[in-house]
Amino acid sequence: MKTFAEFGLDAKVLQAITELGFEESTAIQDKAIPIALAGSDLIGQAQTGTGKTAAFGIPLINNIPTSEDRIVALIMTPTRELAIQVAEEIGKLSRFKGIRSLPIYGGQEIGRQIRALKKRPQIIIGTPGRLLDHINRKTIKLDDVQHVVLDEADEMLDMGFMEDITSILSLVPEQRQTMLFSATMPPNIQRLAQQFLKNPEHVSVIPKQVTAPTIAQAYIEVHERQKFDALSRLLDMESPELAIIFGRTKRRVDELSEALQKRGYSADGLHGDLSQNQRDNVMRKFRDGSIDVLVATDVAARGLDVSGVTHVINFDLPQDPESYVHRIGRTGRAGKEGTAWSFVTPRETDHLHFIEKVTRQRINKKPVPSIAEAIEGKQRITAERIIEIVQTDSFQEYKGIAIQLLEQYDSVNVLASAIKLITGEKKDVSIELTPEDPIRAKKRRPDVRSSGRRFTGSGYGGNRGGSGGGSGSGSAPRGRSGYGSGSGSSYGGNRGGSRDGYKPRGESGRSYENRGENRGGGDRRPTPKFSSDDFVNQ
Ligand SMILES: Nc1ncnc2c1ncn2[C@@H]1O[C@H](COP(=O)(O)OP(=O)(O)OP(=O)(O)O)[C@@H](O)[C@H]1O
Ligand SMILES: [Mg+2]
Repeated sequence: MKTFAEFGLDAKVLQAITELGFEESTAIQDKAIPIALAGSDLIGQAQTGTGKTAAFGIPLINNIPTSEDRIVALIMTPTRELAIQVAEEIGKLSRFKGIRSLPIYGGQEIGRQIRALKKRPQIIIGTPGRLLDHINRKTIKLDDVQHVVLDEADEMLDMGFMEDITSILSLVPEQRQTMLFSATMPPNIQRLAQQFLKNPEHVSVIPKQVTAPTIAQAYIEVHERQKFDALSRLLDMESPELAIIFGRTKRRVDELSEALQKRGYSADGLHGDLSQNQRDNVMRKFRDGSIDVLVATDVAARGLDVSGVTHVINFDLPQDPESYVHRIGRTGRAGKEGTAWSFVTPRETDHLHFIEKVTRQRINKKPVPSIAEAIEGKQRITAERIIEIVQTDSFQEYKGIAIQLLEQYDSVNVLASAIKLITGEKKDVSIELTPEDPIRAKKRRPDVRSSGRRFTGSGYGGNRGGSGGGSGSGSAPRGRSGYGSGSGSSYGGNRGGSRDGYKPRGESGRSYENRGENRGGGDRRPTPKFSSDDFVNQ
């Protein structure tokens, strides 16, 4: 690892990095920054939460002259939340240098964006659909763009953005730098890279394991109907600082967040059917801690970086191992520890093993938390909160009443009653969720298509050489052992292949349905159980 001073960056960029508290570069930054600074094209791959945003953001900001008043850099992201987040990080990094950047995404009032564009940002961060909209209205011109970044490129293609991206890139001058970040390198990404990148350098951090080593993973076997009670107990037992709970469908997310609220948790839901205003509100509340549980579809699986997320819970298993990796990657970021739990119905154990195989990571089974563990967890948190107040000495005005009480009652009884009061009793409302079908295990078919959906050696998988015992015997989910050394990491099946051809509906109806929850499984379900309303939008 290097210090950022060693890259020879502009002093103002360096100052911003210091301000952000980054001391050393991460592995991907180490490799990518010098190449990007030199202006070369690059393809980047690294684990979740390892600072890929800054890996392309720092060189961009460094290389753009302050005097520039045209759009010289374009960053594309698959989701709106990600566009906003990347814009924030770019904003922080360019604070002292004074580079102007602007997020452009669907769902936000276009007039507002047009007004903001008049301030002449040099960097635009956008989702492909809305970008194209502006290009067609001639409110965004790409004639002067010299740098393009495709973040989460594989996800953008999976969402059906191939055509939009191709149209956009064909309007950018050939003489430019293009950087592509992608978790996987399926053939459609390779084609995209071939078409739009010039002699790209492959920059990848080959991990020992696909998932970040700082994420402890466990699963609980539970029947569909018991999931909600298991979730309540798990939340009580673990008392996460911030948690993201993933559900399979929009309906699931709605029901689940409502049910959690009924039980007294501070939770809210995020999915593509909400208005952009609602989506922004939920994210804002989650980021500032006014809610501590975010229930989401896979729309939140990629790229989102919220500090303080200690837990990810897969209330429903994801269809793809890849999605599993990204979902749990919302915790354990930037070297912090995190815990990931997954609920697995008995019929889904094969699917779980498939996820283990692909991620080469043993996921330990844990029992459903008991009521006693749940209560104990809640009490522990109350005790911690009390001790915090004791230590900060911020209780003076309560001392009088405390003395009075202790004159009349036994001290242990008084304190126990106070703890009971603070801990509060969760409202024991009974909750009935609409059941979801179990995920079916994918058969790993060694056919041509599966080879495309491979966690490539340069990113996931590859030559990890099976370090680690893979015994998975530890009972705590802290186990870090690599999972076996197993066979190749190609993973199967039927995902992907047909998606490039998927064409998003035009303009107003631009709702990238079908994404997420059921992706890849579509053709295995002759009679889909979900209506299209259940699927995630962009
Ligand atoms: N050198 C660094 N030192 C400390 N923290 C860093 C450093 N670089 C980035 N970070 C922080 O790490 C967190 C994760 O970064 P980022 O979101 O860029 O990860 P990512 O690799 O893009 O992950 P994902 O694959 O999930 O999109 C951010 O909060 C970021 O500010
Ligand atoms: Mg990212």
